[in-house]
Amino acid sequence: MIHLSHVSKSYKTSTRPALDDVSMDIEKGEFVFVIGPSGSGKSTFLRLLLREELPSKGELTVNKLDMNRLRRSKIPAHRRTLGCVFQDFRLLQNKTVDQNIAFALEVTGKPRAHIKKIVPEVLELVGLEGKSNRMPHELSGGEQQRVAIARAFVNRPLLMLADEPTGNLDPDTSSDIMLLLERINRTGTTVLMATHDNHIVDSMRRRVIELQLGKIVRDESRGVYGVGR
Ligand SMILES: Nc1ncnc2c1ncn2[C@@H]1O[C@H](COP(=O)(O)OP(=O)(O)OP(=O)(O)O)[C@@H](O)[C@H]1O
Repeated sequence: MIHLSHVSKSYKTSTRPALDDVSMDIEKGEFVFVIGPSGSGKSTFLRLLLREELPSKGELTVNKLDMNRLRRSKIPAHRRTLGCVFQDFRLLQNKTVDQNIAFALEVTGKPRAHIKKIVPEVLELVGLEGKSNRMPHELSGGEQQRVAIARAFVNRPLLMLADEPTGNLDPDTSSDIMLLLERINRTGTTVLMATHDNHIVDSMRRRVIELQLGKIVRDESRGVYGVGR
């Protein structure tokens, strides 16, 4: 699903590489936490997968596509195979819950009848049936994140990228969001989540990849947040 071989990424204005000789494989259906202190390279890693940045060195394959060879015209199709969720939800503020989700289907050219059928189904999946006509500002943070997850999932992505999805949520709401991501993972979607949330990582015991100064310092199949911390 994801293959990195000796990948480095250096930004022009930075003295040290943001990612430094990183190699790993992530298989279809895995649930992986990417952890590490601020500046360790987590966001850079996600940006490479989205093809927002190119590696400076090394091989990177995402869903069988070689990111170094991917033509510019093929980037949108590649991104449509990925679902993204962020700390700050990033909903369209002038659209209802329904419209936010429908929009993700419209931009991929899905027929109206399909959209009408799928939107309520995905709202039910995330536990928001009955809130379809609300505006984002009329929802709690946890509910907004559910909408964001529904929107990311509605096109059935092969890979779900979550960048600090619980960063703005209280512990109980965070646990609910994790249950939802687990449920999505059980449908076969690979989930890759960058996080600083030690409680979540410790309670889920999934694969943990730890970065420090752009290098992998730990890759454990049923890891915790901090060894001896
Ligand atoms: N666009 C950029 N231009 C120059 N340097 C950058 C850029 N983006 C990131 N960096 C640098 O690359 C390194 C890794 O940053 P990155 O954002 O990937 O870390 P991170 O682990 O996601 O941090 P955080 O947890 O704070 O989001 C840092 O030293 C950062 O300053």
